[in-house]
Amino acid sequence: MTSPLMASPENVRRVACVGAGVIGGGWAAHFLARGYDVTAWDPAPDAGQRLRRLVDAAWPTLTSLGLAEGASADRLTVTGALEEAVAEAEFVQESAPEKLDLKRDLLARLDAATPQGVVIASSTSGYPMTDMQTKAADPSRLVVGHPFNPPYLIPLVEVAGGESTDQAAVAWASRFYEVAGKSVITMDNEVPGFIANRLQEALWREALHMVANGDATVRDIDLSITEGPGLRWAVMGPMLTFALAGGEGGMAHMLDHFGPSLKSPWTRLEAPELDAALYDAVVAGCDEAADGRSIAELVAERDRGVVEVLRATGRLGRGEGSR
Ligand SMILES: NC(=O)C1=CN([C@@H]2O[C@H](COP(=O)(O)OP(=O)(O)OC[C@H]3O[C@@H](n4cnc5c(N)ncnc54)[C@H](O)[C@@H]3O)[C@@H](O)[C@H]2O)C=CC1
Ligand SMILES: C[N+](C)(C)CC(=O)CC(=O)[O-]
Repeated sequence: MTSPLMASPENVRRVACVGAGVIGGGWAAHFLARGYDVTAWDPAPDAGQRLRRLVDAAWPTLTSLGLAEGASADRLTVTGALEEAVAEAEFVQESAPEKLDLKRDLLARLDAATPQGVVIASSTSGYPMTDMQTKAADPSRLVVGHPFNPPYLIPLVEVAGGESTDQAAVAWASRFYEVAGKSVITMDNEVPGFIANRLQEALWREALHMVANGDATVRDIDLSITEGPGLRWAVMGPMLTFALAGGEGGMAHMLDHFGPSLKSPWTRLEAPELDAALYDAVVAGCDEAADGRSIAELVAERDRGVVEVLRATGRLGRGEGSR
């Protein structure tokens, strides 16, 4: 870092949200609910009203989930100038439109206006920070903090630095998001789209291909997920879910059994070679994720979770069954 990091992640009191649309507004609601003071700036003339509407609409949900001590929607200040929004900020979350030139200019402007030693994060859905930090005088404090919509409900944030980012800023941001109640993946490799969007995008592109090709309707696509794998994914990730497809043999048996399907034309994406290194990494990763739980325990856990998801979404007890 060009300057030492200012506040410790645990001591941050004031956050600036720059860009206050769907995501910036969602971030503002999240930070307010977690008890922070929030200053926001957005160039749109109606942005202040939109932002307050979004926060007011989210507040009953956030209240039902439990607010941090002292949390209040009244601790939101909408400023008339970007410089004012960040002047006293101890963390800045940028959520402006996904346009590379705009992000480059805005991050440079934020860097110039934000007190030294304060970390600035971008909500970008996919630009590597290396591509966005090119115009900033101090790129060392710029990180990606990629949220999921709505940021006040979906826990995940993916954190990654660029080539000119100081690793201390990446670590600081990861810790700050954790303190602020998020679930964090800190990435070592700066891959475009990060992790979750690459996975979503693979599914999304295949879905578009299937619709374009007449293989499936839009309804088929949605149903295939909400009535199928999506239920399990709310409980367990795709790796551990497939480990259970291997029965008592877990992921190793699943790979032995279905590994050859990687050569089948099941997707337009090219499959990687299932060589020994990939095989071992996937099996070992599943063992680690199981964390001592047996396959039988994992199956029971998955089943309980899926029942809860079905119950929560009003989808239990359908059908007639045998009479
Ligand atoms: N919508 C989504 O599901 C997700 C979006 N993101 C990312 O969040 C960022 C914002 O996206 P959304 O909130 O969806 O867009 P949005 O269109 O809802 O909001 C963008 C806001 O930025 C404001 N703005 C325009 N020019 C600006 C500037 N120069 N400086 C500051 N603010 C400016 C606009 O007035 C608008 O209120 C993007 O980088 C996007 O990729 C990340 C995760 C999910
Ligand atoms: C559609 N999107 C690429 C903007 C989605 C995201 O970036 C994350 C999300 O909320 O799914």
